[in-house]
Amino acid sequence: MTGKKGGAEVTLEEIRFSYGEMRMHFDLDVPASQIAAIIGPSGSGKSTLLNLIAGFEMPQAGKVLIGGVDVTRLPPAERPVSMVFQENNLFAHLDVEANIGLGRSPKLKLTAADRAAIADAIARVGLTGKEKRKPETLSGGERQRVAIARALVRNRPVLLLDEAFASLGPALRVQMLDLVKALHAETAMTVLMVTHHPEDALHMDSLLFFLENGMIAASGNAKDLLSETGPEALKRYMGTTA
Ligand SMILES: Nc1ncnc2c1ncn2[C@@H]1O[C@H](COP(=O)(O)OP(=O)(O)OP(=O)(O)O)[C@@H](O)[C@H]1O
Repeated sequence: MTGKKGGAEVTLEEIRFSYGEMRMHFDLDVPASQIAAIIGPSGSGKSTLLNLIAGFEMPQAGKVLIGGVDVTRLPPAERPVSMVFQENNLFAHLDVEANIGLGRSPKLKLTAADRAAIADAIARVGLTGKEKRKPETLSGGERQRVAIARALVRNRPVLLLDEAFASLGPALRVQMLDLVKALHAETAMTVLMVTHHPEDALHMDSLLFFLENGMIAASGNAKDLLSETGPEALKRYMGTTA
């Protein structure tokens, strides 16, 4: 669990996917160990994009490559990714330790090395002393820390965050972004995060992918895209043009 592990490049090649009338078409490349924010209006396809990478949805055409390997037909468990959702990441009947342990072993058959990794992850996300707590006794921020710790013990090179901090207040959201930043600095994992807050991308000094109607309408460095010289579509979304 310690030291730089490195992330994996994430590539979507000519991906086609549709839900009824809603057609999506994604071409995207996130270099290894980068942080990328995905923003866009509600219904533009942000969650679908992450689900295609994680394997919860299968494209009708195109390829998903992770670390240069074609994972398009692999089930989620076999892909080198972890995903954290906005809610419902935890099992209510299991304590913090066990919820995190599931990231190591779905049947919670934990070795000494697993237990050490879990303790390490608990310390890294600042939950030491809360190992035996049940999710209902934790705050929203603490619950998301547990979910992140579980992703950490999975030790996968790609972390997907689907509005993982959306239900938290602004100060806590920034705290969680800082946690991800610190973990990223340690592990060099590739991070793709869906957010409704463009300022999150600036905070993370990340790449930015702006989605509109199931397509990537703009991409680049967040600082450039969100500047005055950024694309009109993004300005409209931000409400900075009439
Ligand atoms: N399971 C589903 N069945 C049918 N249509 C779906 C399903 N999931 C999503 N959609 C539709 O696909 C489109 C993209 O949805 P998606 O959840 O990816 O958007 P989003 O950008 O993440 O939205 P939000 O910001 O509101 O979460 C929307 O039009 C949505 O209604």
